[in-house]
Amino acid sequence: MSETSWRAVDAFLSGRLCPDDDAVLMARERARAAGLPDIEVSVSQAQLLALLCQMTGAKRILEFGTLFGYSAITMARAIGEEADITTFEIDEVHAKVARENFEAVGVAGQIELVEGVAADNARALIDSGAEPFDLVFIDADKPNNPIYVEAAIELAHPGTLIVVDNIVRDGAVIDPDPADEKAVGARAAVDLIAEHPRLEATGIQTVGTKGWDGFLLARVSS
Ligand SMILES: C[S@@+](CC[C@H](N)C(=O)[O-])C[C@H]1O[C@@H](n2cnc3c(N)ncnc32)[C@H](O)[C@@H]1O
Repeated sequence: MSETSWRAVDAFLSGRLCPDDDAVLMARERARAAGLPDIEVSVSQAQLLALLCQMTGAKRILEFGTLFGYSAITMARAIGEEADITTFEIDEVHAKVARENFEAVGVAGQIELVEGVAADNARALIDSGAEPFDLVFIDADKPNNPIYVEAAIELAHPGTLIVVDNIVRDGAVIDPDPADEKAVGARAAVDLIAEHPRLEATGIQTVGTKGWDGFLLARVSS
């Protein structure tokens, strides 16, 4: 099966199952106009995040990697008024566009964007004794995935869901010594989660509009 077919099937399924949201389309257009990269989650993955929030009743969300706010907006809209989302972003242009999008879409009151180095900001949250999060979405710089997973566990309660995106990387994750540092980060996240006594997890391989990749889904058990 060719990559063209994966993309066509993904477009068909998301077109049929994930209704267009004008607010989100506007946010994406604003990001493209500002020259932001096309690296947000796919429409199907965004819908999966929305469903995970709804199925688990998650309200407090921590996100590593905001970009223009697509995944954060999608989760905020899925949860509604009670959404309490903290999202980390290092790039000041991305942060500015995301903040504008949160205002434009009407979710600024539910999302706090914390600008700066995600690892430092996560440590600050831990040190401040922040309330645990119900769902953590890890989608920032991939080499730091192990740091983010460790931080997520420290900021979790039993039942917290941790989603780590982009862990297959065109299959590079099965290379025990990958050349690409992003694949090293993906592999390290798999190893850490596999061996962690407080986590039960699975890895889902995906093909679609974003090529061949996948994500890890882990639940904090205790
Ligand atoms: C893949 S994008 C996030 C996409 C977003 N989650 C979505 O699907 O809509 C990754 C983002 O992480 C940010 N980032 C990269 N390294 C970071 C770091 N060390 N701390 C915080 N943010 C970082 C990038 O600037 C980029 O905006």
